Amino acid sequence: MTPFMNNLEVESYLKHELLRNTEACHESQIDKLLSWLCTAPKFTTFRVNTLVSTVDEVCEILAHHLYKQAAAHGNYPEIYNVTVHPKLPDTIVIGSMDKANIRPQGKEVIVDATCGAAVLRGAHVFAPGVMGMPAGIHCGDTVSVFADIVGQCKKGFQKPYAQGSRMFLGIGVVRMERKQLYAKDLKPAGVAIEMTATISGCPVIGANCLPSNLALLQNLPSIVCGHVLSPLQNEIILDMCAAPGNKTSHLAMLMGDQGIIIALDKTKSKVNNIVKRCQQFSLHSVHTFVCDSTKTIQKVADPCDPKERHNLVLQGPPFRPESFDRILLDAPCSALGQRPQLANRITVNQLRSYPPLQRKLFHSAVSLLKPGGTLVYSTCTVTVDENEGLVLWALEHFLNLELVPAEPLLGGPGLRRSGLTEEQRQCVQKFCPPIVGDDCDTDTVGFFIACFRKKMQFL
Ligand SMILES: C[S@@+](CC[C@H](N)C(=O)[O-])C[C@H]1O[C@@H](n2cnc3c(N)ncnc32)[C@H](O)[C@@H]1O
Repeated sequence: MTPFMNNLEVESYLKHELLRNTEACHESQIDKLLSWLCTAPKFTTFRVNTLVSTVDEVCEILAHHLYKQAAAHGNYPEIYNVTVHPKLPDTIVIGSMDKANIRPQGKEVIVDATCGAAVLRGAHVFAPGVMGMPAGIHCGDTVSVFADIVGQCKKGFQKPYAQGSRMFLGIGVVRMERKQLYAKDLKPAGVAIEMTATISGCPVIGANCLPSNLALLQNLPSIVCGHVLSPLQNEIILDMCAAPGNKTSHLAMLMGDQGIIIALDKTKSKVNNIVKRCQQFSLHSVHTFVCDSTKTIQKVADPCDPKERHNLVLQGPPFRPESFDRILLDAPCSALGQRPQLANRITVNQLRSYPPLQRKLFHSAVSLLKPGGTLVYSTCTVTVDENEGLVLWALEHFLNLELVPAEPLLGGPGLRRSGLTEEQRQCVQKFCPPIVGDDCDTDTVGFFIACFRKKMQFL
């Protein structure tokens, strides 16, 4: 099985792209990549709000919660390994259990592929994701949950779904019945099936596992990204594509909530999510604006007193060139690194649309960065054009930029023969096969991080 089982055009695009760029990359490695993308990472990571708690305290709360939950589900004594990451002092890692032997029980419920992927990462089933549920299921019943991996299941479907079209995910207890899910004019929300065990063995993380201001469920490479940017107290930071604000909130915590973070996103409803994320953690240093970040530069800018920089950026976009000490460009991307990919419907045209947008955003970033400043570019995808290709292009076009090691380096190097020199490959970090392993740094989502410094003086 591959995530592109219904999308051979994209699969062959990816194969062609990786093979063209890396003669050393054999087809078998690409198959390995595709099957890696189909499975869920074996580790769950939380980033702790270090402004209000310590990682040890949160570790203890999580471990206690998971122990109690396992006992309530009759899985006693089941103990998850909850530890602090050895190199990321604000990160908690929870290993999975071996649950490969779980078998279907009770009637079958079908959820859509997006919901199915979330379930394999440890989520409960939320009402909008439930596609098919047979009649006669009642609250409290134990059911088997399957994902629709062909995208053909109609909302409200009642019959058993064809074998080859579904994938078994795990077992759960029904909390919403058909009448609550499918009644006319109803937009149901909330948990429809409380998962008790999934084949991925990830801990099931419900809303009640922690007080919401203590920590955030976040993929490990996304946490690394904040540490690579490494913002300092009282600096002026720009987060160009910030919604829903997960990395923004990390940056604010790293700065002790002292300084200015300008968080932009082009969609208003998404900017509202950044605001909610900052309220969740009571952050005051973040200032949000709805804005197309390709159009953020003030055309005619009079010279200004550097002391005025604070007041000027707070007025919002457009900004004067060289306004920011550090910039995060967590770019919109094809998101192929999001594991597990159960059914991917991206088209080749969509894949091709990302690099031009990423370059436009990068142009703005370079202009807005002050000399000596740091720019971190990241994506949650695995294509060469959006990652190593972007770095190559940037180094060719911006002679005032230098590539610096994206430390702390937890991922592997950039792809061989992608055009990057050996030294440049070692500066970036890529979370993706062929570097795979059984630890939390390698068995994670696909991701890419590059770090640039703007030269102080460019002659
Ligand atoms: C990868 S997501 C960002 C995730 C975010 N950094 C986080 O960690 O929570 C990319 C975001 O870029 C936004 N976006 C896309 N094009 C944009 C543009 N031209 N200007 C600003 N934001 C844009 C999307 O709305 C999306 O929210």
